[in-house]
Amino acid sequence: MIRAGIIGSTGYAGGELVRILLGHKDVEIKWYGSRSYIDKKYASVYQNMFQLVDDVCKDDNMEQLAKEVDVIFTATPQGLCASLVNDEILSKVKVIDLSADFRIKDVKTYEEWYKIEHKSPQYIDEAVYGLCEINREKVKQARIVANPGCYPTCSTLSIYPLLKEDLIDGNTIIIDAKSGTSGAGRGAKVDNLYCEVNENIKAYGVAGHRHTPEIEEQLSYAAGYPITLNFTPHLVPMNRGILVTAYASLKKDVTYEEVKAVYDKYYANEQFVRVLDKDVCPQTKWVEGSNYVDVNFKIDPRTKRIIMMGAMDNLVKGAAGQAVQNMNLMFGLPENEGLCMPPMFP
Ligand SMILES: NC(=O)C1=CN([C@@H]2O[C@H](COP(=O)(O)OP(=O)(O)OC[C@H]3O[C@@H](n4cnc5c(N)ncnc54)[C@H](OP(=O)(O)O)[C@@H]3O)[C@@H](O)[C@H]2O)C=CC1
Ligand SMILES: CC(=O)N[C@@H](CCC(=O)OP(=O)(O)O)C(=O)O
Repeated sequence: MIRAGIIGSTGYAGGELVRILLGHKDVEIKWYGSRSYIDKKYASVYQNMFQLVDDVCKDDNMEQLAKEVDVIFTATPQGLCASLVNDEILSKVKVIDLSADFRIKDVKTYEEWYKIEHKSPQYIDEAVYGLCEINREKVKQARIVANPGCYPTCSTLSIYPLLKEDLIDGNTIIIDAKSGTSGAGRGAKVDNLYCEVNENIKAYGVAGHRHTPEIEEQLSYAAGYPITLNFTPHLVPMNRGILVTAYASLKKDVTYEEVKAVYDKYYANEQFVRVLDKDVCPQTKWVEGSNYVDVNFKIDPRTKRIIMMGAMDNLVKGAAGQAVQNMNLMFGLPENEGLCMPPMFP
């Protein structure tokens, strides 16, 4: 059995990790980390775990945790993982960080966008960006995985094949994205109150959201040249789900069949990326509670632009599910272990 510890198990991403790992036949959760609920029963924080989890919450003592487990997940605010890891810990355990601390390779860019000092830049180069479909072989060898952000996962997977095949101009990309409120975490914030979110939709972080440099970096690797793009997220009144609608100029005339063949080249063998049938637009409801990303596209012959679409559950493929997919790869398990739950509907 793989012994797992979760720092930040009481947040939304950590809670989803608990739910998924409880159904994973090769994993035993040994450490339910928290800051506010130390010594309180985990099931009193999340009553959906009543009679399923008997453990009490523990602190974020990563050094102690590293002696007791094989893998540590950090589902904590930006900066915490970087402030806790050290050589001794990394010599004993594998670390999967759900925050952004090790996602961006240029530390100055990280500090500029996150407005915090990076406490362990010496591990940034070593950390593998855990977008499994793209970096699978590197993830298998990794000691530390930077689990991708939710918007970057959906955006990158929706656009990636077209940049790899040089069909679009990367510097014309515009990404419009929408997220359910669980993306903002469980912490109390006025912006996330029922009356602020219900019956409402709003853009936020316009021309300045911290996921912009992460998406640009990943898409630049795919294109082979530096990409600058527009990314606008919106908060929508639903619990889970991310919908991406991205636009870019085509570099040449292409048919539906040619573009479909490009998506199939990259995703036909990927269990968790589903390229939908012609004219079917991805919907968040069709992926909810699952590790799937649904993608599709439409060519607009009038504007010579292509519209790329993606939908996924921000807490599963956008966070906890992808973290478990990474763990499976790091420990030589089948990549889909614990992740085969079909989406819930309605
Ligand atoms: N929500 C989402 O859809 C996604 C989230 N992520 C990332 O996952 C991480 C967690 O996000 P999310 O679950 O939404 O956030 P939440 O606010 O819901 O949870 C934060 C968690 O971190 C814990 N925590 C906060 N400060 C400390 C500290 N100083 N020491 C130890 N634990 C601490 C909290 O503990 P307690 O409550 O007990 O105080 C809680 O368990 C973030 O980095 C986020 O960016 C990534 C992708 C998607
Ligand atoms: C709706 C909402 O507020 N979403 C969060 C992003 C989700 C997240 O947790 O960020 P990471 O993926 O970088 O970890 C936000 O926009 O800040």
